[in-house]
Amino acid sequence: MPLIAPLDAHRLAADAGRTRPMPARTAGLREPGRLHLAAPLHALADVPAYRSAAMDGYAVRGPGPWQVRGAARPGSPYTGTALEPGDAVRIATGAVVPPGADRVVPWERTGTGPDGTIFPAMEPENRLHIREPGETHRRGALLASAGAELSPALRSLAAWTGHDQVQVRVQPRVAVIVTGSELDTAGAPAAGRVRDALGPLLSVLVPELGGQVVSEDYVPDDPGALGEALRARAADADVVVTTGMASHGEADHLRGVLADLGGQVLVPGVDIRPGKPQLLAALRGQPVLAGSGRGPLLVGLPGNPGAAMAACALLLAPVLAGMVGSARCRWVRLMPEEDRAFAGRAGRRWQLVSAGRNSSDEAPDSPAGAALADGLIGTQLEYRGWPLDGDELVLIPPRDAPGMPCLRWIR
Ligand SMILES: Nc1nc2c(c(=O)[nH]1)N[C@H]1C(S)=C(S)[C@@H](COP(=O)(O)OP(=O)(O)OC[C@H]3O[C@@H](n4cnc5c(N)ncnc54)[C@H](O)[C@@H]3O)O[C@H]1N2
Ligand code: MOO
Repeated sequence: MPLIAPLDAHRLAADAGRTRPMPARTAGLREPGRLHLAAPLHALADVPAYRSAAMDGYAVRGPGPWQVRGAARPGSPYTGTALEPGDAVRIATGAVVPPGADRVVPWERTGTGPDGTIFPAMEPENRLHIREPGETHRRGALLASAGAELSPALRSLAAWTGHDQVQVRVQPRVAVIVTGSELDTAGAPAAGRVRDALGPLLSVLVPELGGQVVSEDYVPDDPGALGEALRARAADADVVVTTGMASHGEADHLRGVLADLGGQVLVPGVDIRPGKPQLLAALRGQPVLAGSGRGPLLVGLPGNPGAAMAACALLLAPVLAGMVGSARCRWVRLMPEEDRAFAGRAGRRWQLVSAGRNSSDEAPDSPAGAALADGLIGTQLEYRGWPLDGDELVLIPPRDAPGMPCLRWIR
């Protein structure tokens, strides 16, 4: 089995996803889930939409003193005639600035005479404390590019600038097939049995990566059962994720079944520990939703949960990101201090390790953890050799790849 370098595998997976773009649909701003823009998003309206006060105080004309002519509050503007020199209107932050006013004076910079006259109590400021229309966001301005995640902040910005709905990509439909005759799906495993760790992982990770789980099947270690499940689910999914049977043992039927179905292997295995037997293939068949005329993709996760997590990061995540047009899923350099700490763990092959954030004050019990504990990235890091919690995944290059930095996964 030829092994592909981890970053090449990631690139091949992202390319496979990008060539199967999901169609667009309309989404409301409150719709939960990890959604991605199908088109660039522009401001529909100026923010603010009108000349508005930036401070509580008085809208005035001229240098003062001023006579108060009325009041203006957000939603109830001053209705009198335009201010003349010496006029003031009591105004609240966000209210429409009355016509004729040349600035807003914060109340704490004014004094009030016995007859109610307002006068400046300090030197005038340079600032007018007036927000001009479109000063914060100009109508038509680009807010986010296609592929951007519809994050909480972007939803807020979209609403602020006048949107009720936006165009997003349909979330790729993901069919999960968990294989293994030894698996139990509840309780502590009996002798000779193994508790399924991957159904729960995928049910939460897939939506977090921008996909939607449309089915979850449990099949025994039997090529017929696997073939049947694959054929059935491939007809109704954009991505099929299998777990287990990915290696080359007697009970590992995935590759054989794939060949029988005419699947085209894109990534046969990855040079990484854990996760070597992970696999990416293109299935034949009718595209379901992906709007490219291509069939669904198959991501084969190894059965070992640590190896499965590695394959989620290196294959599944970039596939889903590519399908929704997101450029976010990638590997980025660590801080130099962090890089040194992790590089100290380099071995003969690429490794993926987990650096979960540890909220307790307990001292970490590994050298790398100790090196990182000293507030280097703000929180104490806990280092484990096996990437199971996956809060932070760090890719460590082999010792004989000088100059290649350690990389952190951004999902
Ligand atoms: N002769 C070789 N044997 C193995 C190789 C190899 O190169 N040559 N590679 C090893 C590596 S690396 C891995 S990783 C595993 C991957 O194996 P499979 O994907 O074929 O997975 P299984 O054999 O089905 O299971 C492996 C292991 O994981 C347990 N498992 C399976 N599914 C689950 C699940 N859903 N939840 C929890 N645990 C699961 C299963 O019981 C086995 O213990 O192959 C090595 N072998
Ligand atoms: O490397 Mo496996 O991928 O031994 O868990």
